Amino acid sequence: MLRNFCRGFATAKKEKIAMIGSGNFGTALVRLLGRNAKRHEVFDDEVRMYVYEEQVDGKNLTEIINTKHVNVKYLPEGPLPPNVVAVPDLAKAAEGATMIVFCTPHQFLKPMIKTVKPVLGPNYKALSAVKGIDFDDNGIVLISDLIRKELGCDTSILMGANVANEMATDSFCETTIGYSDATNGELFKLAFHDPAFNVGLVNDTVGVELCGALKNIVAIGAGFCDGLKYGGNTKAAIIRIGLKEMKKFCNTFYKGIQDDTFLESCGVADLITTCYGGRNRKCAEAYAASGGKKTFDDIEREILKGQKLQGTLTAKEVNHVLKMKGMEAQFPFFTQVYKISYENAPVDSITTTPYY
Ligand SMILES: NC(=O)c1ccc[n+]([C@@H]2O[C@H](COP(=O)([O-])OP(=O)(O)OC[C@H]3O[C@@H](n4cnc5c(N)ncnc54)[C@H](O)[C@@H]3O)[C@@H](O)[C@H]2O)c1
Ligand SMILES: O=P(O)(O)OC[C@H](O)CO
Repeated sequence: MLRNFCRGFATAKKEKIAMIGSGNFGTALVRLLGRNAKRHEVFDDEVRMYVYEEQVDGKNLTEIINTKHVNVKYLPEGPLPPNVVAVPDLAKAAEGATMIVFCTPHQFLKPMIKTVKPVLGPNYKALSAVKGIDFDDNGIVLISDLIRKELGCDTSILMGANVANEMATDSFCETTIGYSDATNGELFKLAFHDPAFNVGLVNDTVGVELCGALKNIVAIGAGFCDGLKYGGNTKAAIIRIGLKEMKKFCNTFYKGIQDDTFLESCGVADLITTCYGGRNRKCAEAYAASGGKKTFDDIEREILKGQKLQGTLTAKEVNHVLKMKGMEAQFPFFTQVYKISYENAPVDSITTTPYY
């Protein structure tokens, strides 16, 4: 299938890929994009990566990336192919791109979409690897809807059990691309698929995206359990309760999400890896272990060193929507994670709250 697909594209104009984001995961993904841009005729060799410029040891991070071919700040273990070019100017990074990939912490995304719009190439399509949600006066707004609305293009979603630090050493993992347009889904699969990164395709963009966003709230709950030194049975219970609420949230607010999506890498597999090896878990563990003495902001700064925590913010955004709809009581787990994170509720209420 992929071979025929490449043949079909061989005579067409080459697809030009840009990565908007250069944090921990953005860098892990651009390694694959760089490799595949070289591997497949259909892609232009050069992959530009937008870097939010900063100084590292007195030098611009872009300069270090472009000379040493490694993002020393956000993914030091993962060398980058030299055809990945770091660009500090967002419009220049996106100029002429026909495949635009967004992978930034979700709180920074909105203004970036506006900036790239006027410079994109012909027939562009987007993919979002951003985990989070937004909201307006009517309720939830998907991150991909922000992109679709602003860019007016088809937008695929990539979410999966993909802890970036593990990807940096090419340990095998899987991911899920949710697509609406099958041709674009295949094209993005070709751009990311690698022996160490098996891409599954699912015709369910909303299910894939919400799984990726909501699992970060569950990871915070799992981290609280670890900080309180609870055992595996307790964490498994929290993961199960969290998964049920993820599914209920999806089916309450959206129609047509497939049950099978929860069994893909973006569903149960991402939930497992994030609740054992992720940053959200780690920060929530530290919060619980500090006995409420440290704030999440302090912990994010101390532990993540510039990387960004998404789960607490997502818990707040989900809570905003639930409050607006008068539905907090129907989602007691999400509500409790929010109350512990933002309203000083005792951390052990993560297990004493009646969830049934
Ligand atoms: N890290 C992972 O293992 C992982 C895995 C899967 C998905 N994700 C998701 O990928 C998305 C991106 O996460 P990440 O890990 O690549 O990033 P990260 O958490 O490492 O974030 C840091 C990035 O944000 C940039 N930044 C800081 N302040 C900024 C500002 N004011 N404006 C714009 N950019 C700014 C930094 O320069 C850096 O590139 C998130 O939604 C995350 O949930 C992460
Ligand atoms: O490190 P986290 O908690 O942001 O989670 C990492 C990824 O989302 C796992 O796929």
